[in-house]
Amino acid sequence: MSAIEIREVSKAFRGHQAVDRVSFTVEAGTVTGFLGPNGAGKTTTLRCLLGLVRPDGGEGLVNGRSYASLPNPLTEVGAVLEATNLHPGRSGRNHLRVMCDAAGLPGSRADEVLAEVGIAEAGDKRVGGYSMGMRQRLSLAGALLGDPGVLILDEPANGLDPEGIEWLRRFLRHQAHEKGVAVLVSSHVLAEVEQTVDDVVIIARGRLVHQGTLGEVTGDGESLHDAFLRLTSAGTAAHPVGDSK
Ligand SMILES: Nc1ncnc2c1ncn2[C@@H]1O[C@H](COP(=O)(O)OP(=O)(O)OP(=O)(O)O)[C@@H](O)[C@H]1O
Repeated sequence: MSAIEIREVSKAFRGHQAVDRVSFTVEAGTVTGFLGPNGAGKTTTLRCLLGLVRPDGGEGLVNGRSYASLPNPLTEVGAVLEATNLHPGRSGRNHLRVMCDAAGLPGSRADEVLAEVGIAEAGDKRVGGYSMGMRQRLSLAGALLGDPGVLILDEPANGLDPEGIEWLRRFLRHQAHEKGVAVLVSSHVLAEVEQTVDDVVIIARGRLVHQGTLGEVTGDGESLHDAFLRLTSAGTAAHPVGDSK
């Protein structure tokens, strides 16, 4: 069983087919880059997987179950979809403790995950004073609270400086390769993705255009950037709903 399985997921918004029968899998112990041009349907796919949007067809499964049917979701899947709604007046530690309380996790997890994402010293500081990169790390810390075996991250490199990006790369690879976590990460920073991921899933205009190992995409010495442009450039028109071509 795959850690994540997207099965024929479709979603239209007001006649626009945002996601069109997309299927792919993510295995434990790998980092999978989820790539596509702006508006390709990445976030919508992830939202369908996490039960935040109801797909018109198909389903997304985590450890073989729909997100809604997971008995204790935080311990199975950690997700950061966008800069989380962080209360500016609360400290980073309190933000995480509130999450611990809601999920029935010990409050001590807050300090553990703050250390894990490298902002332990900022735990007492109000989130309103956090930089963008620190907010990203705090959101990531929230996803780690339940020590999940699946991590789903939408553009986690946003707002990180070069040092932060380097840290994120090592962090994601450690999660997958040392802890056996299945990591699905969307990104536009292809040069960085190329140094981070084991597998890639590429979608364009709501449709899957490639799933495979990084080596398969960049096999002939092509950069991921060039392969991405080649794979995503065929046609530019959006597909109306019901178009089955
Ligand atoms: N709630 C919504 N209502 C209407 N249209 C939506 C909604 N969410 C997404 N869309 C549309 O669905 C399409 C796919 O959007 P989505 O955010 O999934 O793409 P994306 O690949 O994540 O893009 P980006 O890389 O720019 O974040 C876009 O055309 C977007 O405008």
